[in-house]
Amino acid sequence: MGLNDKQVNKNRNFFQSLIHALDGIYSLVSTERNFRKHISFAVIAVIMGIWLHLTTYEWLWITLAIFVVVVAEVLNTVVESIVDLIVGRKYHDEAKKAKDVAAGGVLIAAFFAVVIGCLIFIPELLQEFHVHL
Ligand SMILES: Nc1ncnc2c1ncn2[C@@H]1O[C@H](COP(=O)(O)OP(=O)(O)OP(=O)(O)O)[C@@H](O)[C@H]1O
Repeated sequence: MGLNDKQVNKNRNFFQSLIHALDGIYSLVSTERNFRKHISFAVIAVIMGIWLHLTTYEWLWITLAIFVVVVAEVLNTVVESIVDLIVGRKYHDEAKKAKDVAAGGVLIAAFFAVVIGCLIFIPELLQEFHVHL
């Protein structure tokens, strides 16, 4: 098992499924620069959340924002791989559409995360630094 195995038949058990799912996450982290950037922002948000003692309700929104971006990145990577598998290095209008729409999905998810981050962190930071508007 592992990234270099040549298995094409169904996974035999849960352990094998888990190993391949972890291979997928490893591949995502090691090959997708934008995914690593988003994870860095997520780590910064979590550190700030701990520092600012967010409430459970605020953590729910931050967690949702992080997972929405992660899921969008996963789908974007899947679309890119499938398109490359089908059309290879050849230009195709539908390939462009599929990749651009998938990238647009990531942008929308990232925008959602920025809105959530601003709504939660700006009031908390103002309070932390005793700024009254
Ligand atoms: N086969 C193709 N036919 C037409 N356009 C393509 C094709 N492959 C890529 N493109 C165009 O090039 C862009 C970049 O494609 P690429 O596969 O390099 O994505 P990427 O740089 O990994 O994207 P991301 O920044 O979302 O990770 C796509 O958004 C699309 O507009």
